[in-house]
Formats: sequence, C-alpha cells, structure tokens
Amino acid sequence: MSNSLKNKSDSEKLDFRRKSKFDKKLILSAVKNAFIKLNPVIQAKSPVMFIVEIGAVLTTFFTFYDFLRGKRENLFINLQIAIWLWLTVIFANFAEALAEGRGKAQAESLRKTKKEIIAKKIVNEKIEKVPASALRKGDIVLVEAGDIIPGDGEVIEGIATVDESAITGESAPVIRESGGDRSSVMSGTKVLSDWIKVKITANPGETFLDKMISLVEGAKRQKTPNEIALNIFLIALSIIFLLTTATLEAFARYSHTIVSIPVLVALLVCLIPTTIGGLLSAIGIAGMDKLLKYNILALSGRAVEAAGDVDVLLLDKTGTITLGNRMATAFIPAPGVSEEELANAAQLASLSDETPEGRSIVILAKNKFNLRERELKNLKMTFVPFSAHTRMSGVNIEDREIRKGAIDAIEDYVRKNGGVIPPEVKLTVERIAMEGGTPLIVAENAKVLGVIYLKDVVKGGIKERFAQLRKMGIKTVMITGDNPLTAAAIAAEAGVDDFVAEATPETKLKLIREYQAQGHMVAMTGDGTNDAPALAQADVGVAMNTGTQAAKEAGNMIDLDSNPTKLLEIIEIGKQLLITRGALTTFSIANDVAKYFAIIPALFAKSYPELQVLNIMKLGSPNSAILSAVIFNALIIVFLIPLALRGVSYRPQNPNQILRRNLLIYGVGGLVTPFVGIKIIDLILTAILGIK
Ligand SMILES: Nc1ncnc2c1ncn2[C@@H]1O[C@H](COP(=O)(O)OP(=O)(O)OP(=O)(O)O)[C@@H](O)[C@H]1O
Ligand SMILES: [K+]
Ligand SMILES: [Mg+2]
Repeated sequence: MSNSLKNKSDSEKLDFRRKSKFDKKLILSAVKNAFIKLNPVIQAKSPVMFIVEIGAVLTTFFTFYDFLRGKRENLFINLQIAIWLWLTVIFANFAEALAEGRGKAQAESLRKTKKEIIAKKIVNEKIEKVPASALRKGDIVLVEAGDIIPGDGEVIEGIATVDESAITGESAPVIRESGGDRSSVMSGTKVLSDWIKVKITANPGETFLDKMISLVEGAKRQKTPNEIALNIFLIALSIIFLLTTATLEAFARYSHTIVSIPVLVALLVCLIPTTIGGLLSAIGIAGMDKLLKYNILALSGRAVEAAGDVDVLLLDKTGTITLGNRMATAFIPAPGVSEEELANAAQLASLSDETPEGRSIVILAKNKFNLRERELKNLKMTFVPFSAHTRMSGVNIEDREIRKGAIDAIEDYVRKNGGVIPPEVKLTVERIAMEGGTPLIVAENAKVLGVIYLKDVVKGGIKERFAQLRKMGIKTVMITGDNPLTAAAIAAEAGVDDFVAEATPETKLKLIREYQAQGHMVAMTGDGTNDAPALAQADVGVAMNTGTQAAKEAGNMIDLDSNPTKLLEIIEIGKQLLITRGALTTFSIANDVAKYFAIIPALFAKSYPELQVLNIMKLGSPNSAILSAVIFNALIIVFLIPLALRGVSYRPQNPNQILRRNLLIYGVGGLVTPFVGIKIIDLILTAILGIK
C-alpha cells in the first residue's frame, strides 16, 4: 500500500481543486459579489477604495443636484465621471471576489461531505446508533469498513485503511492506527477495510472539516501585519493627495479656472494609489488559494508571508523524512543469550505498546518463534508506556523489569542497575544505525539481552528537492529523537545540511528559539505530539496531515499530502506574494505620479498658456483629459487582475537582482503606461464620441 507520499505529478493530483480558473459560474458570482461589496461597512475595510466610493457618492449627488437646478452644461461629463468612479470601486471589488471565488466553490463541495452521518457510539460496551451531531469530546465510537468517520478523533484501538480523498483529494488510502504518530482521523473520511475505535476529540462544528470550510471560504481571513502596514502607508498617501487637491482648488479659484466638485474628486481619485489599494486583498487571498492548489491549508495569511522569508527549515525524521512505518525486522541477541530469549523479552515489553514499533515487535516474535501472547491474567504486569522523554518502554513483572529503547536511554538505565552494555551489542547497534535503521536495545534489570532492528524507508524524491532548497539559500536541519549514527545515515540519504540527534521536544523548541534569536526565519515540519511545541514556535509550522491532532493544532499550515519537501512551494508562493505586492505598489505609485503630469497641464492650459509646454500629451480638452484619466485609472485595475491573482513570475534569484528587475519593469512601466493609455482613451473620446 502506498503511503500518502507518492511521485504522482502535482498537476495530475491537483485537478481536483483546480477546475478551470475563470469558469463562467465563478465570474458571474464574482460580478454579483462585486456589487454586494459596495455596502459601505464592507467597503471600509479597504480604505483607499472607500475614499473612491465616497467620491462616487459625492459626484453622483452633485450631478443630480445640477440637473435639478437646471445647470446643464457639465451634466454629461459629470455623469461620465460618476459612472467611472463607481466602476473603479466595482472593478476592485470584482478582483477580490474573483480571488475568493475558488475557495467558496471548494467550501461548497466540502459541505456536501458533511451530510448527516450515523455514528456507532460505544456505551457500556454496547453499540448505540446516534447522529454525528450528538457526539461530544471524549465519546468513543466504532468505525468499520464502509463507514464514514463521524468526527475528528484519535484511534485508540485497531488499525484500518482510510480513504481521506474527500478532504485531501488524494485517492490512495492511508493507514490509521492507534499509538504512534498516525493516530488522528478526520470527520468525513471513510474507513475502507478493518475497524478502529476512535475517541472523539472535537465537538460538532469544531472539526477539521468545519475549520477547513471556513478557511477556504475566507470567512476568517484577517489582514496580516504587512498588509496593515501597507494600508497605513496608502492612507497616508491618500491624505497627502487630498490636501494637494484642496490646494489645487484654492489655486484654481485664484486663477479663475472653474474646477467643479466632480472634477476635483476625479483628480483626487487619479492621484491616490487606487491600483494597489484595489488589488491588495486579492493578492493576499490568491496566495492562500495557490497554497490550497498544492494541497496546503494555510491557517493564517501571516504564515504565508513569513514563508517568503524563511531561511532555515527543521524537519523531524520519522514520519516526515521517512515513511514513518518503522518495522521490526530482526532480533540480534547479546553474547550468551539465545535469539528466542531475546524475542520473548522483546514481546513481553511490547504487549501493551500501542506504537507501530511495538506492534511490529509482537508480530515478528509471533512469526519467528510462534510466541503466543501469554496467559496475562496469571502474571502481575505493570506496563511502562513509551514516551518521547524517556525514549524507552517496557514492563514490570513482579521483580523482573524489562525495558527496550534508544541506546543512550538503555545505557543510563542499565548503568543505574549496575550493568554495562557489552561491546558486541554496541557493535550491532552501530552496524544497524549506519545502515539507517533504528536499533532498540532490550534489557532486563542489569542485563542487556540484545538488539531489535527497526527499519524505515526515506520518502522518495526527497534528496533532489532538498538540493533545490539549498539553491534558494535555505538550510535544512533534521532533528530527531533517534541516535546520532542512525540520524547521520538518514541525513546523508535524505541530503539534509545538518542534523541533531537524541533530541527531546525541549531540544527542538530550544533550537528554533536559538535560530530565531540569530535573526533567522524558521520553518518546522513535523508530525508528532512531541513536535507540537516546536511547530507552534516556528514562524512557519507545517504539520503533516498524517500526524497527530496536537501537531495539527500547533502548526499554522497543514500539508494534506504529508510531503515535507512541499516547503519548496510554500516558500516560493510566499516570496511571490511579497514580490507581487511590492511590484504592484511600485507600479501604482509611479502611475499616479505620471497621471498627475498628464492632467494638470491640460486643466490649466487655458489660464496659463505657458503650461502648454508641459502639455506634451496634447489631449483634446480639459474635460476629455480628466475623463480619460479616470477611465484609465479604472481600467488599469481590470488589466492587472490576472497578474494580481497569478503573481509576478518568480525565479530563484538573489533578492537584490529581483528588486532591481522589478523596479525597472514596474517603476518605469508605471510611469509610461498612463501616458500611452490616457492618450489612446482621449483619442477615442474626442474622435469617436466627440467629447470636448
Ligand atoms: N515503542 C518504543 N519503545 C521504546 N523505544 C522507542 C519506541 N519507539 C521509539 N523508541 C525510541 O525512541 C527514540 C525517539 O523516538 P521518537 O519517535 O519519539 O523520536 P522523534 O523525536 O519523534 O524523532 P523522529 O520522529 O525524527 O525519529 C527512537 O529513535 C527509538 O530509539
Ligand atoms: K489612482
Ligand atoms: Mg516523530
């Protein structure tokens, strides 16, 4: 059975989410939403466009006022200005609505999975059929082949293959089992074979599916700190231009040029940064949406931005770099111990060990020596469960203490009981570790019995992808609870830059803090409960979807495919988001400056013939100059929607090169386009429509 990581091309798999980008239904609903967003309460969230909306209201009001007063001479031109101001706001709203559209459509299809599910709740060891909506945290349910899992939870007993395609879009089934880091199951997914008992961990309405719906729908999207800062800058610019326009009015009065309110509003709107103001939120939403296309759920926009600046990536080993299905493959006894004796002790120490490792040991012992689970009732056994802190597990039977665990942990344990690890066993440990396997040492009180060989497989295609990350200037560090030799072997096989072995959850957290203190932006990927503190501390915490509930709650992104090398895409999308925002801000401001020089000479040419020198554009008339500028200002938003949604093309390049290139394209481009655009519109207006 293939694990969730496969080499299938991304495009093939993602068809599920992609659909056609601009299909008719999406556009129609975006048009509808563009009008709904005119509601001032909603519009106020985008301050620059809110100013335009107020301007549109004022212009409309004055146009009608003039009409009622019988002042007809400027009626047509004012009406035109009013219409184009409204269109400016509607175009910007349309951009945002279009960016939100795909998420909304996907939320719709996710909702369909939420139809009423019947749960088999276990009450007093009997099954009671109840609706999923009646389940609460702590309830225990049985889910059998063919059943839909009624709520989020942890598998507490059993093992099953689960079809998670309703949520992940991935058709290959995944294994869910109790104990290890693959124990969490999601509401709305389907058990294909076998059965599991699940302890519910989320109340109805708070499940992963519910969260995912509100996330893709954008219902909970909040502005990121960067967006807020840019908005403040745009508001400040707008205020400066508001004052400029006001002085212009005084100046015009003085020079006996009559500038009406609609014209002043038009001037103001042309000057304030409407292009970026109108596209800003669409850019942010598009970034999160792009991640979704790669099957990554970004729980916050802030994380997407942070991803653009990540330069250190920490990864947990088992389940992240490797498939995480560590299986016992051999018992290698210590001198003077028989293999059966070792297998016997290993099995006893694993009888209640619900980790995949523990279960695989019981199975190997059974297969090799036909060791049956003994008459447990006659023995007084106390089990010592595995923990990431002790890195050991085992059993106490009267005064026998059997332990199995990592080399350093068992070494400490044996020493405390007055024993040592025989040199032969140390050699075996080294040999297994150098092959990339995980050696588990088995000991009884002071005596070392031997070694269990646990094998795990590195996920496919990882090395090439880490090489790409290196090219982008990102350092990869594997951080594992395993011993240094195994860690070194897997690190070499996976091609990470560095590794830290014998790590506890605290070590992981500390390492991230250290990197952050040195000014690095740190991403962490992991799947285990012991990774949760680190995932929460990292600037970008990517939890594997196969991982535990705790890991998924701690991270700010979830990779539905559980592929750690996706960080590559995450970082690219983050960088692209930052670059696109920067490029369009540059373009917008350059544009506004250019527009200023295009309009002013035309407006004042009558009163100040000297200004004719500046009137290089030779626009038809002051009226058509103003109207052309307003129309250009509105249309440029529409033209830039595809770029805002798609993002500026990104190649791994040094940041200075990128900055220089973008300043050139978007700065110079921003200065030139208005001259060309306004001239063309002016020609059309004067020649074809006869506006004077
Ligand atoms: N069931 C178990 N019983 C005893 N010891 C175990 C068991 N499972 C793992 N160990 C030992 O504990 C070590 C740490 O395991 P754990 O899975 O917690 O590591 P981790 O920090 O998550 O790192 P990684 O997942 O990268 O291996 C393992 O390398 C192994 O030596
Ligand atoms: K503008
Ligand atoms: Mg782990």
